[in-house]
Amino acid sequence: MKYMTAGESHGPEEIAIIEGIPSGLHLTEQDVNKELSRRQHGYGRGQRQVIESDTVKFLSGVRHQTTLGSPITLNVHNDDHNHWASIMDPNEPATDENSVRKVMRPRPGHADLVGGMKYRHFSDLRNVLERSSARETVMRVAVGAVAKQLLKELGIDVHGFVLNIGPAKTKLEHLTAFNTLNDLRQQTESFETRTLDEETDNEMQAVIDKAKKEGNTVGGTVQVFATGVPAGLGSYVTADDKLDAKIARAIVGINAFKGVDFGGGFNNSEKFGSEVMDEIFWSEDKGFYRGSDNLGGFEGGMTTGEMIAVRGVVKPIPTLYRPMHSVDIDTHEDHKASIERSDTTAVTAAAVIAEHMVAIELAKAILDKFDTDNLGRLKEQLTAYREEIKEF
Ligand SMILES: Cc1cc2nc3c(=O)[nH]c(=O)nc-3n(C[C@H](O)[C@H](O)[C@H](O)COP(=O)(O)O)c2cc1C
Ligand SMILES: C=C(O[C@@H]1CC(C(=O)O)=C[C@@H](OP(=O)(O)O)[C@H]1O)C(=O)O
Repeated sequence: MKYMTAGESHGPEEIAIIEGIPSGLHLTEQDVNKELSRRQHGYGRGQRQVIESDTVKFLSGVRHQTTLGSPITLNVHNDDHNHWASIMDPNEPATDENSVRKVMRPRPGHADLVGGMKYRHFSDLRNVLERSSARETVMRVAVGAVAKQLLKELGIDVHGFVLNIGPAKTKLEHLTAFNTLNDLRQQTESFETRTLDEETDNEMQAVIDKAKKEGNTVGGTVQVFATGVPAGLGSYVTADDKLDAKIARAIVGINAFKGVDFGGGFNNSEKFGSEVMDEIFWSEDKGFYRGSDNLGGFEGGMTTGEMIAVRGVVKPIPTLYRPMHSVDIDTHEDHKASIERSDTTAVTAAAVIAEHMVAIELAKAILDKFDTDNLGRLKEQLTAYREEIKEF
Protein backbone atom coordinates (compact mmCIF):
# COMPACT_ATOMS: atom_id res chain seq x y z
CA MET A 1 0.00 0.00 0.00
CA LYS A 2 1.23 3.48 -0.82
CA TYR A 3 -0.35 6.89 -0.93
CA MET A 4 0.29 10.45 -2.01
CA THR A 5 -1.39 13.70 -0.99
CA ALA A 6 -1.65 17.01 -2.83
CA GLY A 7 -3.17 20.40 -2.07
CA GLU A 8 -2.38 23.86 -0.72
CA SER A 9 -3.90 25.05 2.55
CA HIS A 10 -6.02 27.79 0.91
CA GLY A 11 -6.24 26.15 -2.52
CA PRO A 12 -9.54 24.67 -3.71
CA GLU A 13 -9.09 21.00 -2.84
CA GLU A 14 -7.07 18.49 -0.84
CA ILE A 15 -6.50 15.15 -2.59
CA ALA A 16 -5.05 11.74 -1.72
CA ILE A 17 -4.61 8.64 -3.85
CA ILE A 18 -4.11 5.27 -2.12
CA GLU A 19 -2.91 2.26 -4.03
CA GLY A 20 -2.95 -1.30 -2.70
CA ILE A 21 -6.10 -1.51 -0.57
CA PRO A 22 -7.56 -5.00 -1.17
CA SER A 23 -10.92 -5.47 -2.86
CA GLY A 24 -13.92 -6.38 -0.73
CA LEU A 25 -13.45 -3.90 2.16
CA HIS A 26 -16.69 -2.26 3.30
CA LEU A 27 -16.00 1.47 3.16
CA THR A 28 -18.25 4.52 3.20
CA GLU A 29 -17.54 8.24 3.17
CA GLN A 30 -19.09 8.34 6.68
CA ASP A 31 -16.33 6.01 7.95
CA VAL A 32 -13.80 8.63 6.88
CA ASN A 33 -15.87 11.68 7.90
CA LYS A 34 -16.13 10.42 11.47
CA GLU A 35 -12.33 10.59 11.75
CA LEU A 36 -12.04 13.93 9.92
CA SER A 37 -14.44 15.41 12.43
CA ARG A 38 -12.30 14.15 15.34
CA ARG A 39 -9.25 15.90 13.80
CA GLN A 40 -11.15 19.19 13.68
CA HIS A 41 -12.12 19.17 17.35
CA GLY A 42 -10.16 19.89 20.49
CA TYR A 43 -9.89 22.98 22.65
CA GLY A 44 -7.48 25.71 21.51
CA ARG A 45 -7.91 25.61 17.77
CA GLY A 46 -8.40 28.81 15.74
CA GLN A 47 -11.09 30.22 13.47
CA ARG A 48 -10.18 28.02 10.48
CA GLN A 49 -11.89 25.02 12.04
CA VAL A 50 -15.09 27.07 12.31
CA ILE A 51 -14.97 27.72 8.56
CA GLU A 52 -14.18 24.15 7.51
CA SER A 53 -16.49 21.17 7.85
CA ASP A 54 -14.22 18.49 6.47
CA THR A 55 -16.06 15.85 4.48
CA VAL A 56 -14.57 13.41 2.00
CA LYS A 57 -15.66 12.46 -1.50
CA PHE A 58 -14.61 9.15 -3.03
CA LEU A 59 -13.63 9.84 -6.64
CA SER A 60 -12.43 6.33 -7.49
CA GLY A 61 -11.82 2.86 -6.11
CA VAL A 62 -15.09 2.38 -4.18
CA ARG A 63 -18.35 1.06 -5.62
CA HIS A 64 -21.54 0.26 -3.68
CA GLN A 65 -19.72 0.85 -0.36
CA THR A 66 -17.00 -1.69 -1.23
CA THR A 67 -13.40 -1.24 -2.34
CA LEU A 68 -12.59 -2.49 -5.84
CA GLY A 69 -8.84 -3.10 -5.43
CA SER A 70 -8.15 -0.14 -7.74
CA PRO A 71 -6.58 3.16 -6.58
CA ILE A 72 -8.84 5.04 -4.15
CA THR A 73 -8.99 8.80 -4.74
CA LEU A 74 -10.11 10.86 -1.76
CA ASN A 75 -11.07 14.52 -1.99
CA VAL A 76 -11.74 17.10 0.74
CA HIS A 77 -12.86 20.61 -0.29
CA ASN A 78 -11.29 23.64 1.41
CA ASP A 79 -14.33 25.76 2.29
CA ASP A 80 -11.98 28.65 3.14
CA HIS A 81 -10.82 28.75 -0.50
CA ASN A 82 -13.75 31.09 -1.29
CA HIS A 83 -11.91 33.82 0.63
CA TRP A 84 -8.62 33.09 -1.13
CA ALA A 85 -9.69 32.40 -4.73
CA SER A 86 -7.80 35.30 -6.35
CA ILE A 87 -4.80 34.99 -4.01
CA MET A 88 -4.46 31.30 -4.94
CA ASP A 89 -5.47 31.66 -8.63
CA PRO A 90 -3.35 29.28 -10.77
CA ASN A 91 -4.05 31.10 -14.06
CA GLU A 92 -3.61 34.83 -13.37
CA PRO A 93 -0.09 36.30 -13.05
CA ALA A 94 0.84 37.86 -9.68
CA THR A 95 -0.45 41.45 -9.32
CA ASP A 96 -0.55 43.92 -6.42
CA GLU A 97 -4.21 43.00 -5.83
CA ASN A 98 -3.80 39.22 -5.73
CA SER A 99 -0.60 39.42 -3.65
CA VAL A 100 -2.20 41.25 -0.72
CA ARG A 101 -1.36 38.41 1.67
CA LYS A 102 2.35 38.30 0.82
CA VAL A 103 4.60 36.84 3.52
CA MET A 104 8.00 38.55 3.59
CA ARG A 105 8.92 38.22 7.29
CA PRO A 106 9.48 34.50 7.91
CA ARG A 107 7.98 33.04 11.09
CA PRO A 108 10.49 31.27 13.37
CA GLY A 109 9.55 27.61 13.73
CA HIS A 110 7.93 27.43 10.29
CA ALA A 111 9.27 26.23 6.93
CA ASP A 112 9.03 29.83 5.62
CA LEU A 113 12.68 30.93 5.53
CA VAL A 114 14.47 27.74 4.52
CA GLY A 115 11.68 26.78 2.12
CA GLY A 116 12.06 30.18 0.46
CA MET A 117 15.83 29.74 0.12
CA LYS A 118 15.51 26.20 -1.20
CA TYR A 119 12.75 26.80 -3.79
CA ARG A 120 13.81 30.41 -4.64
CA HIS A 121 10.47 31.80 -3.44
CA PHE A 122 12.06 35.20 -2.81
CA SER A 123 9.00 37.21 -3.89
CA ASP A 124 6.48 35.64 -1.48
CA LEU A 125 6.95 33.05 1.26
CA ARG A 126 3.25 32.19 0.98
CA ASN A 127 4.48 29.84 -1.75
CA VAL A 128 6.11 27.81 1.06
CA LEU A 129 3.49 28.31 3.75
CA GLU A 130 0.60 26.98 1.67
CA ARG A 131 1.99 23.46 1.39
CA SER A 132 3.97 23.31 4.63
CA SER A 133 0.75 24.03 6.59
CA ALA A 134 -0.71 21.20 8.64
CA ARG A 135 -3.88 21.56 6.57
CA GLU A 136 -2.42 18.64 4.60
CA THR A 137 -2.91 16.36 7.62
CA VAL A 138 -6.61 16.25 6.74
CA MET A 139 -5.64 13.89 3.91
CA ARG A 140 -3.33 11.81 6.08
CA VAL A 141 -6.25 11.27 8.44
CA ALA A 142 -8.50 10.40 5.48
CA VAL A 143 -5.94 7.81 4.30
CA GLY A 144 -5.53 6.59 7.88
CA ALA A 145 -9.29 6.20 8.20
CA VAL A 146 -9.23 3.76 5.28
CA ALA A 147 -6.29 1.97 6.93
CA LYS A 148 -8.21 1.82 10.23
CA GLN A 149 -11.23 0.35 8.46
CA LEU A 150 -9.01 -2.40 7.06
CA LEU A 151 -7.36 -3.01 10.44
CA LYS A 152 -10.73 -3.22 12.17
CA GLU A 153 -11.67 -6.08 9.83
CA LEU A 154 -8.47 -7.79 10.95
CA GLY A 155 -9.18 -7.33 14.67
CA ILE A 156 -6.72 -4.46 15.16
CA ASP A 157 -7.68 -1.21 16.93
CA VAL A 158 -5.62 1.96 17.02
CA HIS A 159 -6.36 4.97 19.19
CA GLY A 160 -4.60 8.23 20.08
CA PHE A 161 -4.90 10.29 23.28
CA VAL A 162 -3.56 13.53 24.71
CA LEU A 163 -1.06 12.99 27.56
CA ASN A 164 -0.28 16.62 28.38
CA ILE A 165 -0.79 20.11 27.05
CA GLY A 166 2.01 22.34 28.33
CA PRO A 167 2.33 21.68 32.09
CA ALA A 168 -1.20 20.18 32.42
CA LYS A 169 -1.12 16.38 32.46
CA THR A 170 -3.92 13.94 31.72
CA LYS A 171 -5.81 12.55 34.71
CA LEU A 172 -6.26 9.26 32.85
CA GLU A 173 -4.03 7.06 34.97
CA HIS A 174 -4.08 4.12 32.57
CA LEU A 175 -2.43 6.19 29.85
CA THR A 176 0.82 6.46 31.76
CA ALA A 177 0.96 3.05 33.52
CA PHE A 178 2.60 0.73 31.04
CA ASN A 179 3.14 -2.14 33.47
CA THR A 180 -0.54 -2.80 34.00
CA LEU A 181 -1.01 -4.45 30.66
CA ASN A 182 -4.22 -6.18 31.61
CA ASP A 183 -5.79 -2.93 32.82
CA LEU A 184 -4.87 -1.37 29.53
CA ARG A 185 -6.40 -4.24 27.61
CA GLN A 186 -9.68 -3.71 29.45
CA GLN A 187 -9.55 0.01 28.77
CA THR A 188 -9.17 -0.59 25.05
CA GLU A 189 -12.81 -1.58 24.90
CA SER A 190 -13.77 2.01 25.63
CA PHE A 191 -11.27 3.58 23.20
CA GLU A 192 -13.84 4.30 20.54
CA THR A 193 -16.43 5.73 22.89
CA ARG A 194 -14.13 8.34 24.43
CA THR A 195 -14.79 11.95 23.52
CA LEU A 196 -12.07 14.50 22.83
CA ASP A 197 -13.50 16.77 25.52
CA GLU A 198 -12.67 14.17 28.14
CA GLU A 199 -9.05 14.56 27.12
CA THR A 200 -8.74 18.32 27.51
CA ASP A 201 -9.88 18.83 31.08
CA ASN A 202 -10.25 22.14 32.94
CA GLU A 203 -6.59 22.36 33.88
CA MET A 204 -5.53 21.90 30.26
CA GLN A 205 -8.08 24.45 29.11
CA ALA A 206 -6.76 26.97 31.66
CA VAL A 207 -3.22 26.50 30.27
CA ILE A 208 -4.50 27.10 26.73
CA ASP A 209 -6.55 30.15 27.78
CA LYS A 210 -3.54 31.69 29.52
CA ALA A 211 -1.29 31.12 26.50
CA LYS A 212 -3.89 32.63 24.18
CA LYS A 213 -4.40 35.68 26.37
CA GLU A 214 -0.65 36.29 26.37
CA GLY A 215 -0.32 35.89 22.57
CA ASN A 216 1.53 32.65 23.21
CA THR A 217 1.09 28.98 22.25
CA VAL A 218 1.57 25.53 23.82
CA GLY A 219 2.55 22.04 22.74
CA GLY A 220 2.26 18.68 24.44
CA THR A 221 2.61 14.93 24.23
CA VAL A 222 0.31 12.36 22.64
CA GLN A 223 -0.04 8.62 23.12
CA VAL A 224 -1.11 6.04 20.53
CA PHE A 225 -2.07 2.46 21.41
CA ALA A 226 -2.67 -0.35 18.94
CA THR A 227 -4.21 -3.62 20.11
CA GLY A 228 -4.73 -6.97 18.37
CA VAL A 229 -1.49 -6.68 16.37
CA PRO A 230 0.06 -10.09 15.56
CA ALA A 231 3.69 -10.82 16.44
CA GLY A 232 6.20 -10.61 13.60
CA LEU A 233 5.24 -7.51 11.59
CA GLY A 234 8.39 -5.71 10.45
CA SER A 235 11.81 -7.36 10.49
CA TYR A 236 15.21 -7.27 12.20
CA VAL A 237 17.10 -8.28 9.04
CA THR A 238 17.57 -4.81 7.55
CA ALA A 239 17.27 -1.39 9.16
CA ASP A 240 14.78 -0.34 6.46
CA ASP A 241 12.38 -3.13 7.42
CA LYS A 242 12.17 -2.26 11.12
CA LEU A 243 8.55 -1.36 11.78
CA ASP A 244 9.27 0.72 14.89
CA ALA A 245 11.59 2.84 12.72
CA LYS A 246 8.88 3.27 10.09
CA ILE A 247 6.40 4.35 12.75
CA ALA A 248 8.95 6.77 14.23
CA ARG A 249 9.39 8.34 10.81
CA ALA A 250 5.64 8.56 10.27
CA ILE A 251 5.16 10.30 13.64
CA VAL A 252 8.00 12.79 13.27
CA GLY A 253 6.74 13.43 9.73
CA ILE A 254 3.64 15.08 11.20
CA ASN A 255 3.90 18.88 11.39
CA ALA A 256 5.25 20.07 14.76
CA PHE A 257 6.22 16.59 16.05
CA LYS A 258 9.74 16.72 17.48
CA GLY A 259 10.11 13.43 19.30
CA VAL A 260 8.87 9.88 19.44
CA ASP A 261 9.33 6.96 21.81
CA PHE A 262 7.97 3.48 22.41
CA GLY A 263 6.58 2.04 25.65
CA GLY A 264 8.42 3.59 28.59
CA GLY A 265 10.70 5.22 25.98
CA PHE A 266 12.90 8.02 27.29
CA ASN A 267 11.92 7.18 30.90
CA ASN A 268 13.49 3.73 30.45
CA SER A 269 16.92 5.37 30.20
CA GLU A 270 16.77 6.05 33.95
CA LYS A 271 15.86 2.48 34.88
CA PHE A 272 17.70 -0.83 35.33
CA GLY A 273 17.32 -3.62 32.77
CA SER A 274 15.33 -5.74 35.22
CA GLU A 275 12.69 -3.00 35.35
CA VAL A 276 12.45 -2.61 31.59
CA MET A 277 12.55 -5.98 29.76
CA ASP A 278 9.17 -7.61 29.21
CA GLU A 279 9.42 -11.10 30.73
CA ILE A 280 8.28 -14.04 28.63
CA PHE A 281 5.45 -16.43 29.66
CA TRP A 282 3.53 -19.20 27.94
CA SER A 283 -0.01 -20.56 28.38
CA GLU A 284 -2.09 -23.13 26.51
CA ASP A 285 -4.72 -20.66 25.33
CA LYS A 286 -2.48 -17.68 24.49
CA GLY A 287 0.82 -19.26 23.47
CA PHE A 288 3.73 -16.91 24.24
CA TYR A 289 2.93 -13.61 25.95
CA ARG A 290 4.59 -10.91 28.10
CA GLY A 291 3.92 -9.78 31.65
CA SER A 292 4.50 -6.10 30.88
CA ASP A 293 4.81 -3.78 27.90
CA ASN A 294 7.72 -1.51 28.79
CA LEU A 295 9.14 -1.77 25.28
CA GLY A 296 5.91 -0.67 23.62
CA GLY A 297 5.28 -3.87 21.66
CA PHE A 298 8.55 -4.01 19.71
CA GLU A 299 11.69 -6.14 19.83
CA GLY A 300 14.19 -6.15 16.98
CA GLY A 301 12.02 -3.91 14.82
CA MET A 302 9.21 -6.51 14.96
CA THR A 303 5.89 -6.46 16.76
CA THR A 304 5.88 -8.78 19.80
CA GLY A 305 2.12 -9.38 19.74
CA GLU A 306 1.64 -7.13 22.77
CA MET A 307 -0.03 -3.75 22.59
CA ILE A 308 1.88 -1.15 20.61
CA ALA A 309 2.46 2.01 22.66
CA VAL A 310 3.95 5.03 20.87
CA ARG A 311 4.29 8.57 22.18
CA GLY A 312 4.94 11.73 20.20
CA VAL A 313 6.15 15.14 21.38
CA VAL A 314 4.42 18.14 19.79
CA LYS A 315 6.22 21.49 19.91
CA PRO A 316 4.23 24.67 20.67
CA ILE A 317 2.50 26.22 17.63
CA PRO A 318 5.13 28.49 15.99
CA THR A 319 2.92 31.45 14.95
CA LEU A 320 2.70 33.81 17.91
CA TYR A 321 0.27 36.73 18.13
CA ARG A 322 3.10 38.33 20.11
CA PRO A 323 5.53 37.68 17.25
CA MET A 324 9.23 36.95 17.63
CA HIS A 325 12.15 38.60 15.92
CA SER A 326 12.55 38.13 12.18
CA VAL A 327 14.07 39.86 9.16
CA ASP A 328 12.35 41.05 5.97
CA ILE A 329 13.66 38.87 3.12
CA ASP A 330 13.53 41.80 0.68
CA THR A 331 15.01 44.70 2.69
CA HIS A 332 16.96 42.62 5.27
CA GLU A 333 15.65 45.02 7.91
CA ASP A 334 14.74 43.83 11.41
CA HIS A 335 11.03 43.20 11.90
CA LYS A 336 8.61 41.16 13.93
CA ALA A 337 7.62 37.92 12.17
CA SER A 338 4.44 37.82 10.07
CA ILE A 339 1.25 36.77 11.80
CA GLU A 340 -1.05 34.27 10.13
CA ARG A 341 -4.35 33.35 11.75
CA SER A 342 -3.40 30.54 14.06
CA ASP A 343 -4.27 27.84 16.59
CA THR A 344 -3.14 28.31 20.20
CA THR A 345 -2.60 24.59 20.43
CA ALA A 346 -3.43 21.60 18.23
CA VAL A 347 -2.35 18.74 20.51
CA THR A 348 -5.78 17.09 20.44
CA ALA A 349 -5.80 17.12 16.64
CA ALA A 350 -2.20 15.90 16.75
CA ALA A 351 -3.28 12.83 18.78
CA VAL A 352 -5.83 11.99 16.10
CA ILE A 353 -3.28 12.48 13.32
CA ALA A 354 -0.67 10.34 15.12
CA GLU A 355 -3.28 7.59 15.55
CA HIS A 356 -3.91 7.61 11.81
CA MET A 357 -0.22 7.57 10.94
CA VAL A 358 0.29 4.50 13.13
CA ALA A 359 -2.73 2.89 11.42
CA ILE A 360 -1.21 3.59 7.99
CA GLU A 361 2.12 2.00 8.95
CA LEU A 362 0.43 -1.07 10.46
CA ALA A 363 -1.77 -1.50 7.38
CA LYS A 364 1.30 -1.18 5.14
CA ALA A 365 3.19 -3.77 7.19
CA ILE A 366 0.30 -6.24 6.97
CA LEU A 367 -0.17 -5.66 3.25
CA ASP A 368 3.60 -6.14 2.72
CA LYS A 369 3.35 -9.56 4.37
CA PHE A 370 0.02 -10.99 3.19
CA ASP A 371 -2.31 -10.95 0.18
CA THR A 372 -3.20 -7.49 -1.08
CA ASP A 373 -5.71 -8.46 -3.78
CA ASN A 374 -8.72 -9.41 -1.72
CA LEU A 375 -9.79 -8.91 1.89
CA GLY A 376 -11.23 -12.42 2.28
CA ARG A 377 -7.95 -14.03 1.25
CA LEU A 378 -5.97 -11.62 3.43
CA LYS A 379 -8.14 -12.60 6.42
CA GLU A 380 -7.62 -16.33 5.72
CA GLN A 381 -3.86 -15.83 5.53
CA LEU A 382 -3.73 -13.74 8.69
CA THR A 383 -5.86 -16.25 10.63
CA ALA A 384 -3.55 -19.09 9.54
CA TYR A 385 -0.50 -17.02 10.50
CA ARG A 386 -1.95 -16.21 13.94
CA GLU A 387 -2.60 -19.93 14.51
CA GLU A 388 0.96 -20.79 13.48
CA ILE A 389 2.42 -18.17 15.84
CA LYS A 390 0.25 -19.47 18.71
CA GLU A 391 1.48 -23.02 18.09
CA PHE A 392 5.16 -22.00 18.27
C1 LIG B 1 -3.07 19.90 13.51
C2 LIG B 1 -2.01 20.94 13.44
C3 LIG B 1 -2.38 22.26 13.37
C4 LIG B 1 -1.42 23.25 13.32
N1 LIG B 1 -1.82 24.56 13.30
C5 LIG B 1 -0.91 25.53 13.27
C6 LIG B 1 -1.31 26.89 13.30
O1 LIG B 1 -2.49 27.21 13.36
N2 LIG B 1 -0.34 27.83 13.26
C7 LIG B 1 0.98 27.51 13.21
O2 LIG B 1 1.81 28.39 13.20
N3 LIG B 1 1.39 26.22 13.17
C8 LIG B 1 0.49 25.23 13.20
N4 LIG B 1 0.91 23.92 13.20
C9 LIG B 1 2.34 23.62 13.19
C10 LIG B 1 3.03 23.90 11.87
O3 LIG B 1 2.34 23.33 10.78
C11 LIG B 1 4.47 23.37 11.88
O4 LIG B 1 5.10 23.67 13.08
C12 LIG B 1 5.26 23.97 10.73
O5 LIG B 1 4.70 23.54 9.49
C13 LIG B 1 6.76 23.62 10.75
O6 LIG B 1 6.96 22.24 10.70
P1 LIG B 1 7.75 21.47 11.86
O7 LIG B 1 7.20 22.00 13.15
O8 LIG B 1 7.39 20.03 11.64
O9 LIG B 1 9.19 21.76 11.70
C14 LIG B 1 -0.05 22.90 13.29
C15 LIG B 1 0.32 21.55 13.35
C16 LIG B 1 -0.63 20.58 13.46
C17 LIG B 1 -0.23 19.15 13.54
C1 LIG C 1 -6.16 24.37 8.27
C2 LIG C 1 -5.75 23.64 9.28
O1 LIG C 1 -4.76 23.97 10.15
C3 LIG C 1 -3.97 25.10 9.83
C4 LIG C 1 -2.54 24.71 10.06
C5 LIG C 1 -1.65 25.87 10.03
C6 LIG C 1 -0.21 25.61 9.93
O2 LIG C 1 0.56 26.59 9.78
O3 LIG C 1 0.20 24.45 10.03
C7 LIG C 1 -2.12 27.16 10.15
C8 LIG C 1 -3.57 27.49 10.25
O4 LIG C 1 -4.04 27.83 8.97
P1 LIG C 1 -4.99 29.08 8.70
O5 LIG C 1 -4.08 30.26 8.69
O6 LIG C 1 -5.64 28.86 7.39
O7 LIG C 1 -5.98 29.13 9.84
C9 LIG C 1 -4.34 26.28 10.74
O8 LIG C 1 -5.72 26.53 10.70
C10 LIG C 1 -6.33 22.32 9.56
O9 LIG C 1 -5.81 21.65 10.46
O10 LIG C 1 -7.33 21.95 8.90
